[in-house]
Amino acid sequence: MNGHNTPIGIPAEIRRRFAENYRLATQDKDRLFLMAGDQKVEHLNDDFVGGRVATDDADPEHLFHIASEAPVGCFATQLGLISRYGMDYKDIPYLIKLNSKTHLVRSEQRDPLSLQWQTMEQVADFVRYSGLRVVGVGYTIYPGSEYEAAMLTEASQMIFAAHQLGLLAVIWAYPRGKAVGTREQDAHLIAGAAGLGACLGADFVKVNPPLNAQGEMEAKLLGEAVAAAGRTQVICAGGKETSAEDFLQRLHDQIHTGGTAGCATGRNVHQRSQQEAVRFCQAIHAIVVDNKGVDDAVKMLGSKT
Ligand SMILES: O=P(O)(O)OC[C@H]1O[C@](O)(COP(=O)(O)O)[C@@H](O)[C@@H]1O
Repeated sequence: MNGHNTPIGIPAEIRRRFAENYRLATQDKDRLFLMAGDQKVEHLNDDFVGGRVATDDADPEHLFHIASEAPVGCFATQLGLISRYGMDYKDIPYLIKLNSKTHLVRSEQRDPLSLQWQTMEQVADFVRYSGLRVVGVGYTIYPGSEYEAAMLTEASQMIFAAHQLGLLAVIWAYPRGKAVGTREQDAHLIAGAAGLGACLGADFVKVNPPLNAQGEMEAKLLGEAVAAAGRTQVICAGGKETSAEDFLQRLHDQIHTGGTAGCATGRNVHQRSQQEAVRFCQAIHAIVVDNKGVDDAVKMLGSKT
């Protein structure tokens, strides 16, 4: 952990708590493996049943079961879900996702607006009374939405308050809305969103991986976003399920070619059965935290996954 990871302006005794939460979340390697479990709101039940989705995923407890057995740096989901399962999964490092919206209203119909659910005072009370290992909070902004001002204001207030509580702040930065149109995965726009995350004071900013002119993911296109984010570290969303090998290769390239500092993966983890999901997380951990190569990570998958 370098000296630039703890923001200035935090009381001394809180700096120690922040540093501890940062070390816990980044597993002492300055790399964040975030397991994203907020899709029960963002995609309702579309991500949890049907197709090749493991039947385990129908029950929200599957998310907690995975996070309790897998080497994730933190598990991000809504406070309400944590309040219903946390008593049985006390060892998971949690990141409370403070705003969410469903995908029922398409961004072609209305620009996205996702507002904060709990206040930071309520988060502070929850941390105090639950005794759970809450390491941070998260918030999604949609730069380009006609409602961006409301989300940017909420996000900046959340981040300031989080740091004053010794909590990490992760921003999901997804350019979206009529002003963005089909440019959601444009590398330059994603770099702008990453830089916006830095201006908000986020510790990590999560972006969708940029696509090249042929619509393919190209890790080196992440370079502009990583530079634009400066001391705020960039991580990529996992996207729809792909083969384990393809996912791990893409992740390795994002880190070693693109310069990202980890990953934030949801469907590619929780749509697998418990055993496969834990093994897959061990392979992700090998790449993100242990800096292993793709071949070593793939070997950890054992039989087909
Ligand atoms: O708004 P979108 O693009 O549908 O995706 C939002 C979802 O994608 C994520 O950012 C990452 O999840 P995946 O790894 O499953 O893509 C989730 O945290 C979030 O719920």
